[in-house]
Formats: sequence, structure tokens, C-alpha cells
Amino acid sequence: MNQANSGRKIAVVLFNLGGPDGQAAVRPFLFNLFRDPAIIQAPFFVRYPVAALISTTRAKSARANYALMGGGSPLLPETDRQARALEAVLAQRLPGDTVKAFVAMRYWDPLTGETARAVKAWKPDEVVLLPLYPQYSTTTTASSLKAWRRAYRKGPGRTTTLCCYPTADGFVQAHADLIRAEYVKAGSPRPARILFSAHGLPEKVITAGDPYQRQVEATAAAVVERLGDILGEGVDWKISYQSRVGPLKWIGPSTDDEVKAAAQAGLALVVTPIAFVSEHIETLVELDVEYRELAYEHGGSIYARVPALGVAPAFIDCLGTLVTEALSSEAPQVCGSDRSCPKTASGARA
Ligand SMILES: C=CC1=C(C)c2cc3[nH]c(cc4nc(cc5[nH]c(cc1n2)c(C)c5CCC(=O)O)C(CCC(=O)O)=C4C)c(C)c3C=C
Ligand SMILES: [Fe+2]
Ligand SMILES: [Fe+2]
Repeated sequence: MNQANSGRKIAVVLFNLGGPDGQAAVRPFLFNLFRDPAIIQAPFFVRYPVAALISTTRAKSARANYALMGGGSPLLPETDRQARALEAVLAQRLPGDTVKAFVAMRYWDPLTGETARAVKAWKPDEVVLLPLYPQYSTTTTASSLKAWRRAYRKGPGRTTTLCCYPTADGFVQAHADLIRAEYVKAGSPRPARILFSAHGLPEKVITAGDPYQRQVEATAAAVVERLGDILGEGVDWKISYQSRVGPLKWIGPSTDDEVKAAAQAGLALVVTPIAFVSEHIETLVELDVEYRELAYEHGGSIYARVPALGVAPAFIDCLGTLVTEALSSEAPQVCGSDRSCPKTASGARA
């Protein structure tokens, strides 16, 4: 470590979507989500009534799903655990510095403005922005970073943004290790399919240049390269997209179609969330309850679900590497592993 760089106060800001912390928060959380122009691309006088309508009509079924997880989303406690684990890794790597990890959520507490105030009050020398979205999307990464820039205007410290890390080494290794462990736990079945399920997006978002789908494919391909010991004879893999919302055409194939097809073909399914790094409604309800039922209804007998990365040591260590790389970078924005990311080296230091 460069001695000239020690003694710094380093704030690492972890971004995620946020989730309602109880039943009463479901509708306002959904309203916050649907009024975001990154989610509904329409002028605000259209977006607001549409957001009010969708959040009201969707609230009932969403509340029932959050009730299955005890009433609210586990996303904040999960993200807090990741923040503490990352602090511990960085304390080891940067012994002369003081590192504090903050959490900024996009649609529910702690909202980005509140976190920006806490970071300002802490007066860091360095700020590293770390979206917990390994694959860059305008709907997630860009939306969170835009909210941050607005909230942290004139805030202290030099800011470096970690744009994406779809094929970062420890991230890929952690996925491969968890998939292998779950496959073996299921009895190493054959024939079997490993299904990489990512959150879907409207097709028009991808057509407009969003690299998300290409980066999801890059992640899956990199993980597959490390699963040579289980893939092959009778075990194949596929990517699918879940959680479709609204009337637009979304990218596919959809996870529900793929679950049905694999179950009907007599394949054991090992389903792994490839674009989420924590457990939340899309994993604990959609993957664990809805798609599992679908598989059994269509003749499936084995449906194994690989846990999200959470605080898997290889993943947290990888985040630690990304943060130290960001700190030593001259560029304001760093793409962790994707040199062809359209966002590479764009933007100014905040
Ligand atoms: C890779 C991550 C995500 C992308 C891309 C994404 C896009 C996206 N999401 C919606 C609508 C909803 N998402 C909801 C929950 C939710 N979404 C993500 C991640 C991504 N979303 C997470 C981590 C969560 C879970 C939060 C939690 O509470 O645990 C929801 C709410 C749940 C529900 O009602 O189904 C909605 C709605 C759109 C429209 C979109 C892209 C345009
Ligand atoms: Fe979502
Ligand atoms: Fe990037």
C-alpha cells in the first residue's frame, strides 16, 4: 500500500433497489418505483398518474407475496450484512485508512438522500460508489447513480464509481462454487439443466443500448467455464429472464416457460439467480415458491435453487478488490471486468 495514501477516510456506498419494510410500505414503495423515469419512460404528468394506478392495483398481490417473507423485504438486512462484511475485508486490506460502508436504497429506506446526508456528515476523503448490480442497466445502476449525484452535489471527497463487474473473478467463482454445491446436494442428478435466471427488462430498453443482457450472458458464460466438472454428458445450461411487469414485450426466454419446458422434458432443474446478489422477493417467492410449484405441476421431480451470493467470502473479497482498484484509479468510473462496457471511462468526477 502506498503510505502517502494512508490515513484516509473512505466511504463506500452500496446501492440496491430497496424493499418495503412492512405491509404498510408496499404501496408507497411501488409508487416510488413506478414514478422513476428509468422504469417508465414518459413525461412526469403521464408517469405520476400511471404510477399511482399501478401501485394501487399491484399492492394487493404484492402485499400477499411480502407476507410470505414475514411482511416485508429482507433486502435491507441482507445488504447491511454485506456492508459489514465488506468493511471487515477492507479494514484488512487498507490498515492505515478508516473505511465505512453505507447503504443507499433507490425506492425505500434508507433512501439515497438520507444516506447522502450521512456520508456528507462523515466528511470522507474518498467516496466509492458500488452498485450491487453486477450487470449495468439504465433501470437500476444508472437510476441509483443519478439519484446519488443529485443528492450528493458538492459533497466532500473524491468520488469513483464502480460501473459494472459482470465477469469479475471472485464474483464468478462464488457463483460457480454455490451452483456446484447445490447440484451435489440435490444428488448430482442427470439429466439436468442449470438455469441462470436474471431479472428481465422491456425489450426496448435493450434496443436503446442497455448492456444488461449482454453482460448477463457474459456472467453466465464465465461461470459455465468453471463448471466443466459437472456440465457435459446429460447436464446442460440456459439463461432465462423472470419478473416480467406490465404490457410491454420483455426480453426472453422467460423463466416460467423454461421451467415448464425442462420439467416436461424430465430434466432436474438447478435454478440460480445470476443478476441478484441478495435474497429478496424475486428469489424467496418467485423462484422458491412460484417456479417450484410450476416445475412440479409440469412433471418435474427435482427443483434445486442456488442461494444468492449474500456474504459468500469469494464475493465479498471480490468487492474488496474492486474497491481498492477504484481507489487507485485515475478514472472517475471503473468497469470491473467489462472493457467493452459503453459506460467505461465516461462521466466526470463528482
Ligand atoms: C437486476 C436487477 C433488477 C432489474 C434489472 C430490475 C428491473 C425492473 N424491475 C421492475 C419492477 C419491479 N421490481 C421489483 C422488485 C425488485 N426488483 C429488483 C431488481 C431489479 N429490477 C429487486 C432487487 C427487487 C426486490 C425488492 C424487494 O422488495 O425484495 C418490484 C416489486 C415486487 C413486485 O411487485 O413484483 C417491481 C414491481 C421493472 C418494471 C424493471 C424494469 C423496467
Ligand atoms: Fe425489479
Ligand atoms: Fe460498466
